[in-house]
Amino acid sequence: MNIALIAHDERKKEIIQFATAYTNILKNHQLFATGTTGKKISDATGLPIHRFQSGPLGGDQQIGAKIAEDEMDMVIFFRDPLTAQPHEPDISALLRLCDVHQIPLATNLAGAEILIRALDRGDFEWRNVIKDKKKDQE
Ligand SMILES: O=C(CO)COP(=O)(O)O
Repeated sequence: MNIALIAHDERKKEIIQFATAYTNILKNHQLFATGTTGKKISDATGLPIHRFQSGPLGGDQQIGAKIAEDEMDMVIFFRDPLTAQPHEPDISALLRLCDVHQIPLATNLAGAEILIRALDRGDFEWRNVIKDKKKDQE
């Protein structure tokens, strides 16, 4: 599965702890991230991560584009709900696209743990069914 990992600055420590704790699951998937988040996670865990631009420079929009193309299967986005972000419209757009395209989304650690365990159990295999169906229609 293609998984996007994103965290605002106040939540970066938390996403590194999350990625470290679940490295054994994450290593079986293709990982994507906004610039700084991706660098910090790969430095801490050694996981290979495709890095987009930093969030304020367009990284959220790049991940949004992947969702619009149905190329992202899960989004884990540790948002900072207490600090205004200069790129708030990009963040809202990304969350909106998850809803438009029915992409599993967690915006905090508690939700992320549920999603990652469900992923490991195979609960998201329906994503492959949808993708296969789309391929057949092309
Ligand atoms: O701002 C972000 C998400 O909105 C995250 O960007 P960075 O990972 O580059 O800090």
